Amino acid sequence: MKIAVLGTGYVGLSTGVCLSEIGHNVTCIDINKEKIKHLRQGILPIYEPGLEALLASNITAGRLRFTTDRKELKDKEIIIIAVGTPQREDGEADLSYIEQAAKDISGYIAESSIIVIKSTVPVGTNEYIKKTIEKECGFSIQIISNPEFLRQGSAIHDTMNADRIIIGYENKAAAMKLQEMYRPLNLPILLTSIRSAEMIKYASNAFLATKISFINAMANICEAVGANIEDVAQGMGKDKRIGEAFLKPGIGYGGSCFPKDVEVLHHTASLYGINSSLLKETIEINESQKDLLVKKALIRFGKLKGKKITMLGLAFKPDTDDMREAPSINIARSLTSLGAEVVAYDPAAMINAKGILGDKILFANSVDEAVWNADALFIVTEWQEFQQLNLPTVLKKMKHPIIFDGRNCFKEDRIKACETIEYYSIGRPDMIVGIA
Ligand SMILES: NC(=O)c1ccc[n+]([C@@H]2O[C@H](COP(=O)([O-])OP(=O)(O)OC[C@H]3O[C@@H](n4cnc5c(N)ncnc54)[C@H](O)[C@@H]3O)[C@@H](O)[C@H]2O)c1
Ligand SMILES: O=c1ccn([C@@H]2O[C@H](COP(=O)(O)OP(=O)(O)O[C@H]3O[C@H](CO)[C@@H](O)[C@H](O)[C@H]3O)[C@@H](O)[C@H]2O)c(=O)[nH]1
Repeated sequence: MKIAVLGTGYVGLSTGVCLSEIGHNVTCIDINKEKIKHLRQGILPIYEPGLEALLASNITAGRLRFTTDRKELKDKEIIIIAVGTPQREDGEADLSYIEQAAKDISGYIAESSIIVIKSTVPVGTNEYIKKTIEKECGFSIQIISNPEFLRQGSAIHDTMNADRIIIGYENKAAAMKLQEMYRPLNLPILLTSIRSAEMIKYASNAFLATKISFINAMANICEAVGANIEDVAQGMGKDKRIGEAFLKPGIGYGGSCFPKDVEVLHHTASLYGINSSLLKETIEINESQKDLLVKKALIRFGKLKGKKITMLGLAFKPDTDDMREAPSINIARSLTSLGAEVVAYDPAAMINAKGILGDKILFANSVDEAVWNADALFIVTEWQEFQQLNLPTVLKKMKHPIIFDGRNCFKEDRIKACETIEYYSIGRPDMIVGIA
């Protein structure tokens, strides 16, 4: 099939590459000339494991092309819109990019083209975008809501092995065409109304975010009563009705999706006069989790002025370079406002982090360089590299062997194996080894 994908961000690019991998003829279009220039050369604008190899092989096979030229839309059977829908200051979704994309394509689409909205958009937006395009192009079009559920860091795997594909439609023939596009993936497909499809995306993200805030709330109780949240989460997760996924306690969820989507859903509910205090609580718990490590350090040190604090991890999660809504930003800002000197290291997010925190903190080129002479080490993102650290070696390089672990990277036996360590984590008893 001849497919165009508008937007070559985390979603558009992963989608375009995967659709070409399953045999479709895909043209990816973006307004960012620099991005398109690099993509044509096989250079990725983002860090996403596995994407570069697939990008190269599909460009070589002639199934994947990149352009800024909208004239390329003319012969496309399916046009997928995957541009950003960030959050506005007032809590609403910023639809300006998708509105612009709708206007951009209007002059080039054929009556037979099916417009597929993959961007996450508030309920009713597909209908609004359909009207916007129809007003511009002067004929009626078919629109499909096809929300995306991939996670950054595992985008290829998630696209190729999605738990489900949601197709929100009003025209059966258009829905069947999209089913045909996805057929090679052999995945479960759920057909719904357009509004239900839009709502499925927000409800899914809100549920997962609430699950995280729930386990974080339990972690805080565990700390108070002397229980261990890791055991509690494992015990809960074994119940199939609860499930083991998304029960990892920590310093809060970040990224470009959960924070914005829960806020937008909360806002939508309030527009309709619906009580959504559950979502408000999810957001508030998440905000307070981001302060936990600094609070623990303040209890331990009294004050942080003049202390050298190392932060390992900056990205909002491992295996991505994305800093959007990363808890590391709040932590770094709190530490520096309290007078601490912060040195950070991240395997992939340093360039993006420098753009946000460059004037506040220092950046090291390796773990060794970052931890040297530190008064304390904060673990902020659970990169594999950090989970596999040789703790005794790291601790020897520090001024004081003190770790505040925001992602519970180390099990009890690894802490006990250290000669001297003070180890503070989330929802687990503090551990002090070898210090009188
Ligand atoms: N990032 C994720 O993991 C993820 C997962 C599921 C859903 N989503 C949703 O998917 C959408 C895209 O997210 P993202 O993270 O990929 O965004 P992104 O910011 O990484 O990329 C958006 C891209 O769209 C391009 N763009 C903007 N206007 C355009 C236009 N008129 N024509 C062509 N290109 C245009 C931008 O230049 C940019 O390259 C959002 O609605 C998001 O909520 C994101
Ligand atoms: O048990 C957990 C799981 C995740 N997180 C945090 O939650 C955030 C989001 O993680 P994850 O869901 O793995 O990454 P995203 O790439 O943001 O993916 C989410 O957001 C996407 C955009 O909507 C959806 O497509 C995905 O289905 C949804 O998982 C990160 O900060 C994680 O550290 C936890 O704290 N505990």
